Amino acid sequence: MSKADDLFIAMCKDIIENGYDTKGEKVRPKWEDGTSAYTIKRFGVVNRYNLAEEFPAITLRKTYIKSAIDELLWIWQKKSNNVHDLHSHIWDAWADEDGSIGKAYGYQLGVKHKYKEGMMDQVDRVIYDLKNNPYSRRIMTNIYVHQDLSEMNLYPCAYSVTFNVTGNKLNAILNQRSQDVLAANNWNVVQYAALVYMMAQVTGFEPGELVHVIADAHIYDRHIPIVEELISRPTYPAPKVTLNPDVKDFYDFTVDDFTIEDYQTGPQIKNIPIAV
Ligand SMILES: Nc1nc(=O)c2c([nH]1)NC[C@@H]1CN(c3ccc(C(=O)N[C@@H](CCC(=O)O)C(=O)O)cc3)CN21
Ligand SMILES: O=c1ccn([C@H]2C[C@H](O)[C@@H](COP(=O)(O)O)O2)c(=O)[nH]1
Repeated sequence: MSKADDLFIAMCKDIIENGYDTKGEKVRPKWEDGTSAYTIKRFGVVNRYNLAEEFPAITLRKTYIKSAIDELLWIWQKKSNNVHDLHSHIWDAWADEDGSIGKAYGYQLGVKHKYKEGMMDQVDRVIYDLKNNPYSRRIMTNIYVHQDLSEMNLYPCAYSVTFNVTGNKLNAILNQRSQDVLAANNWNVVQYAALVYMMAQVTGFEPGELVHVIADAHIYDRHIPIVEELISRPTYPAPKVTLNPDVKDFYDFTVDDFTIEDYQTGPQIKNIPIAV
């Protein structure tokens, strides 16, 4: 069975059994019908995925790995903040009439900053350091930019990645301030696992560990019965996910360079309600 399933099931059980119920509190998100979207939450969840061992996709239900990678490339490679550059519709509810989500995610990764070596954006800085200073402890991105928050339609949730090399392995910590566990936990895990795979390949390392640090890990009230059923299902071995070895430049990757094999899963849960 997939280790990612074990971690997902343990996290959900911990939230449901030991979490805090926000019912009645002043909460921001709403359901489509206008009612408040309450959660059961757990503060400070840390999950470690060994990418050398398996690609961390859950098998309880299918994670749309290619759509998740498409969104990751939208942010990290296209550095776009416009939903028209995305192939899924998951961000439509937060876009304005022109399709922009404001100065969030891809916008921030595209901003150039002044370094001793010249002007670079945060993604190019990571690639530069992994190639030139791989043992540096200063290789990180951060898109939680306070001066621009007023121009973001949703504040970044997965906001910082720290890359760290151990021997020939590239590791990463994903810092996330808020996580909708049913809709996006495995979605985000698969995205940043794919990012480590890509960064490792173009900078000459092997994928190591992904550590996912979540401040507020929550299950929305309308998701609780769905999660209870989901985590009672059988699990299967993790899928095999491989990258086209010919790609040597981060900016040349497309979703077609990822091959997913043997991804056996439980049935899909259709129309998961998303709190906006
Ligand atoms: N409440 C909430 N949860 C989120 O996960 C979330 C937000 N808001 N706001 C911004 C983005 C958008 N994200 C989303 C939104 C929808 C899905 C979703 O509907 N996922 C479906 C499959 C989508 C597809 O067809 O590709 C799923 O079954 O998981 C996933 C992530 C993640 N983020
Ligand atoms: O990549 C993402 C983006 C968003 N989310 C979730 C986490 C929360 O449920 C909402 C954002 O609401 P806030 O009130 O701004 O925390 O979106 C996610 O899990 N992953």
